[in-house]
Amino acid sequence: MVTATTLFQRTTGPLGAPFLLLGGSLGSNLDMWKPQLPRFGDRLRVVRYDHRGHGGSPIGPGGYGIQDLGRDVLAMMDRLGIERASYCGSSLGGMVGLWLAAHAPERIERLVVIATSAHQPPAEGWLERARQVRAMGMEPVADAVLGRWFTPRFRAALPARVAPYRAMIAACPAEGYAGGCEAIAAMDLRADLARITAPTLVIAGADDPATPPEHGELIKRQTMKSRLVVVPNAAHLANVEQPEAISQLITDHVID
Ligand SMILES: O=C(O)CC1=CCC(=O)O1
Repeated sequence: MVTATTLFQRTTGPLGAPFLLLGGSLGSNLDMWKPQLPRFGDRLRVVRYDHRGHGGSPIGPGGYGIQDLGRDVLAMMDRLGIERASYCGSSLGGMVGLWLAAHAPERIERLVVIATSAHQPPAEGWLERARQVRAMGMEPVADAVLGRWFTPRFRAALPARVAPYRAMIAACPAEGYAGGCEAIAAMDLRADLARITAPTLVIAGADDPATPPEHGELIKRQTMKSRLVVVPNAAHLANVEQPEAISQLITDHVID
């Protein structure tokens, strides 16, 4: 088994409020959740973390899968003394959330998955992307990734809002990005979905070219207590493009 990595995290919000863990997209860091923080106000104790090899988290040994990213989160919860929490993950973070809810149901109160998938073939596409960033770094792929994160309309209308996200992608350690690609290539969580008992909110961006709404529909169909919301005018990073709508959906789902 791959040894758990000590994840970099930031915890904000009042002591005693319900815990919400936030896991981000491939190539992001915990700042991708900044648009949510003022909107969560003092109602949630928010733990934003970086996946291994992303942002401030060390990469550790290679050859890890979604299950290892999930075990990193369980180790972080143990370290922070969190017995049980709600989890919200976008994209790669959503895959980790599905694994956690299926394999550690006693730790996950409620689940929100945004712009994610239980299975994302073809594996060769991800492995090729991993080879590309290992060979050339992140800069050459940054514009293509940005083109999946945001709609053309949003990029054209609000370049100053988009620029920090391009810088975020370019700053992602190439080895961490490649490790994430390999974890997605090997992932097939479809058989796990029926094990998920946590109330689950599935959110898809209507214009997401990376994980289109059909991926969310499959998750919704195969999980017991789930609901799907397709958010209009949003691509892959729907929480950034539609911060009001997404923050409201998350708080309504995780707070009674
Ligand atoms: O393809 C992308 O860049 C978007 C993406 C798919 C899964 C993920 O985590 O990011």
